[in-house]
Parts: sequence; C-alpha cells; structure tokens
Amino acid sequence: MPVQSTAAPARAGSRLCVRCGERKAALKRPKTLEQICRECFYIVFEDEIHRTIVDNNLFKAGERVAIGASGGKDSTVLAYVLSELNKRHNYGLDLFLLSIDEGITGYRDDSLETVKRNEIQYGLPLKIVSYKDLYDWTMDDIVKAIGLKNNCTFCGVFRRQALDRGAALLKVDKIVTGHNADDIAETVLLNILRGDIARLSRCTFITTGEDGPIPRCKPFKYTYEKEIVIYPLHDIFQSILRCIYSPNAYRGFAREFIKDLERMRPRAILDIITSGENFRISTTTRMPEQGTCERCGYISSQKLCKACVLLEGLNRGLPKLGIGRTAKSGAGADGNGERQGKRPERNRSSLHGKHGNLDF
Ligand SMILES: Nc1ncnc2c1ncn2[C@@H]1O[C@H](COP(=O)(O)OP(=O)(O)OP(=O)(O)O)[C@@H](O)[C@H]1O
Repeated sequence: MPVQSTAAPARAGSRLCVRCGERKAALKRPKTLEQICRECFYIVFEDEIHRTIVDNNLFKAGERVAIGASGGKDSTVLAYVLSELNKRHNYGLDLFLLSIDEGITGYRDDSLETVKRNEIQYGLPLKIVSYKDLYDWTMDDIVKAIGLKNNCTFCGVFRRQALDRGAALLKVDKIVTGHNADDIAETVLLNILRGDIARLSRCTFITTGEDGPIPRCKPFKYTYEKEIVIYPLHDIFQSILRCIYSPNAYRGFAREFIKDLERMRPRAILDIITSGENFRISTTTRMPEQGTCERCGYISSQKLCKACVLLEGLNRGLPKLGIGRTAKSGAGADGNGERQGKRPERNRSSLHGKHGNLDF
C-alpha cells in the first residue's frame, strides 16, 4: 500500500515499536500515546474499526449500504476503510457512495471532485442528490436570503432529509456516516450545555433511526480525528476544506475545549462518550413523540417537519420562520427549535434509537 500521509504525526524518536518490537517507532499514537511503527498503526486503526463493526452488529451480510460521502477527510477515509474491510472480512455488503450537493460554490463543488475520484479509485457507485433538485433552493440562494447567522440550521435539516431521500433512490438498507469520536464527544458536551435532554439521551447511539426511514450508523464512533488525519496511505483528499458559510462559533468553542482536554489527557474523548452513554434520563423529563409530517410524510415530532417549515418560510419570503427556539423551549427543547411533546416521558428503553436521525 502506498504510504504518503497528509499530516505530520508526533515523532517517536528512535525507540522500537511497542506492538511489534521489531521496527522503529514512527509515531506516537494520538489515542494511546503508544510509540508505534506505521505498519502497526495501520493494523490497529483498521482492526479497531472492524471490532466496532462486529461488536455492535452494524451490518448483516447482503445489505446495501450507502456511505454518506462529503469528500471531507472523515467520509473519504470511511469509504476507503469500509471497502477494504468488506473485502478482507467478507462482510458481504454492497457499498455505494451517496453525496449531497448543497449548492455551495467554492466548497462542495470542490469536495465532490474528491468523491468522483473515489468512485473510480474504490470502484463504488456514486449517487449525487442536490438541494436544488429536492428543494429548488441551493445553500448559496439560502445564504443570500437569510445571511450567514442561521444558515447551518437549513443546511443540517435539509441534509438529513436529503440523505434519506438519496438512500431511498439507491434502495439501501443503511447509511453510514464519518462522524468520529471527537464529533460525538463534542455533541455530548453541546447537548449538556444546551440542556437538550432528548438529544443527550440518543447522541451516543452507534445506530440511530431504526424506526425512521432508514437506519444510520457511525463506524468511527471510537475513532479519533487525529488518527483519521494521519491514516491516509496516499493522497485521498487534497486538503481539508472548511465550509465557507459555517460561523460555528458555539460548536467551535466546544471543539476547542475538547481538543485542549485531549492534549492534556487523550482518554478525555472516550470518557466524555462513556459519560454520555451512561446518563439516565429522569422519568419526569418530557420527551418528543415521533410521528410523521402532514405535508411530506417525513418523520417529525410536530405536525410539519422542520424541513417543510423552513422551506415554507423561504418560499413565502419569511426565511426566519422556524428558526430559533419557541418561547416554551429552553432546557429540554429540541436543538432545532422543535417543541417538546406534552405527554409524559416513556420509559428509557422505548427511547432507544427513537429520534436518532434527528441528530446525524
Ligand atoms: N454533503 C454531504 N454528502 C454526503 N454525506 C455528508 C455530507 N455532509 C456530511 N455528510 C456525512 O456526515 C458526516 C459528518 O459530516 P460533517 O459535516 O460533520 O463533517 P466532517 O466531520 O468534516 O466529515 P467529513 O470530513 O467527512 O466531511 C460526514 O462524515 C459524512 O458521512
């Protein structure tokens, strides 16, 4: 396999690799700080993902699986590793690349070029679904209408639904995304900071949306971002692109905080995920009840799904309709501004996988 990492790992000096004891250590593994050679790093990196897939029964033989492919580092590495593991361990999966073109000039058009290269390199069929086709709005148009401040709400809500619609076109059984351990730790923290109990209770699930249109899973749940960056064996992405419209101030602050903790203690990321997994939701907490949107039939805890509300606002020239929290929200409110249901909470087991696809 060609070796040309795109990032410089911490140097490990002239010691021998702690795993094989034969080759010289080439890097300090970010997750464990072990001094390790490159060959052993690739082996443990891929083996941990394989173990995550097997231990959590993520797939069944014969399933059709769409890889949510943005052309960014996480999903690009995911496409490569999953197609390798599928062959090596005979998972028996039919893999596809599914890309959503949000219509962001100078960002998504560039990263889609990476996905098109991956289609050829890995021999995986690619389906591209665009916001323009689905909603008749591109993100460029939306930002012109609403400005930068709340545009991420539109993008996140529309993308979730677009992935489901693309998955339906591909007739797949599952979607996998490149969300990594850092993303999940960050989301746990954000849900605590927002008092978003409904999301806190589900954001650490490795598979979500089992009762929605299509389940989603995260094979990188325990994979560190720093390791994804140093893993590439060859130039699989040109450079790390950042969305030009994302102000991301609050999330960015949580991300930096987690990076600081990781610098002091790499285990902090895994520990935050473990804490998220072990929260117990009080039986008096009100949780949203899931139903379907009266207009489009998509899952929703309200009469209309969030995408329909946002779209209606755009089409009526009232783009702020549906943005922000309602007066009754606050602690326990849905982060997208959806109000919580009024019925008392179900027991915790009934929440498993219930609202996951509202998150990722
Ligand atoms: N436009 C898209 N098309 C298809 N899948 C997407 C798209 N955007 C995001 N995803 C999926 O959601 C995951 C998390 O996306 P996010 O925007 O948080 O970016 P990220 O952490 O930078 O991931 P990546 O490096 O893969 O872009 C991605 O890894 C990918 O699987």
